[in-house]
Amino acid sequence: MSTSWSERLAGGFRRTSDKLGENLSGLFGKAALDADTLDQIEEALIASDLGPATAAKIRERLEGERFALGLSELRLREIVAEEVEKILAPVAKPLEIEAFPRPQVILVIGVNGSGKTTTIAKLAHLLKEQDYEVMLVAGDTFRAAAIGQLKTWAERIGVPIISGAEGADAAGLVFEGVKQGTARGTDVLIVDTAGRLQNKAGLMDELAKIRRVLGRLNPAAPHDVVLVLDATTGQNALSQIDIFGKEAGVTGLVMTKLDGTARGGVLAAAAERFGMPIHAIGVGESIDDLRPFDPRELARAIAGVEAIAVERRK
Ligand SMILES: Nc1nc2c(ncn2[C@@H]2O[C@H](COP(=O)(O)OP(=O)(O)OP(=O)(O)O)[C@@H](O)[C@H]2O)c(=O)[nH]1
Repeated sequence: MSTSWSERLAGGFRRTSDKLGENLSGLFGKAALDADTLDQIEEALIASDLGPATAAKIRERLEGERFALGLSELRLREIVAEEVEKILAPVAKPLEIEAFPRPQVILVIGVNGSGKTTTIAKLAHLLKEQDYEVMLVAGDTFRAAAIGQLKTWAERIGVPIISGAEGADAAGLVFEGVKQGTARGTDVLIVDTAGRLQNKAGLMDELAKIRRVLGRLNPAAPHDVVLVLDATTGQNALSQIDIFGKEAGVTGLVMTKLDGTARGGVLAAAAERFGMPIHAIGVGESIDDLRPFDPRELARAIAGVEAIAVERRK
């Protein structure tokens, strides 16, 4: 990956890494890393959304290393990056298109405003660029605006879409999607679903119905259930994994809006607490802004290693 992308990523995570710096300020360069200072560092890491287990591991590392000349900011950030990378590496898992018979059915779930529609568009675009035949299903039929938005994206990207009127039966649209997809040789069917959190039971019923219909056509479908999370909501994103993870049978995550938020550390907390695969991250509003989940790059961006190094070169 090009340097410019690394720099862009560092820029996107600037607020996250700045917050880490703020939380840690005053703790660098101390001659002795006594228990008090270590406590403060650990607290600062937790306040930066990194998650308690990651913070404890970093503390352990610091205890184990000798800092005769005091701990420099860069060194501390490097250690943070190394430990965050260890937490992120096991959950990095790209979405793989491998289902036979086709189409592979990807259900996309997430609360309103999480970036679900945009993520579907970005994913469809990415897969199309890889020469997959993609079709969308506008299964969020509770809001006419959601249907219209997805149709606009489909047109822009140049992929077919199955949609109905507001209030149409989502499971029926999914059925139609699989039928048409099978006939046309579609590789991937991406299904938007309703995102109303205030009515969890209704949402679960809807998903269960979609599953039943899919199961009749292909027992392996849905092949993926992707939960889209808005990183800017921090701890709230974590509780959504908690709520939806098991009940909705989530198989992987996409974290959006990681550009310009100070809550980027939440990626590490999610990985640490749930160990659920993370497929990709959203780093902007345009169609190209879905990036694969690269643990090393992300860990360095979260810790602000690149940002500090660039500053030093100035
Ligand atoms: N900065 C930034 N904005 C994003 C990203 N992903 C989505 N957005 C924006 O977030 C807003 C909500 O995104 P949608 O895709 O409409 O979200 P949704 O979850 O489908 O929400 P509803 O349309 O309300 O159901 C839009 O303004 C998007 O442009 C991202 O990665 N970064």
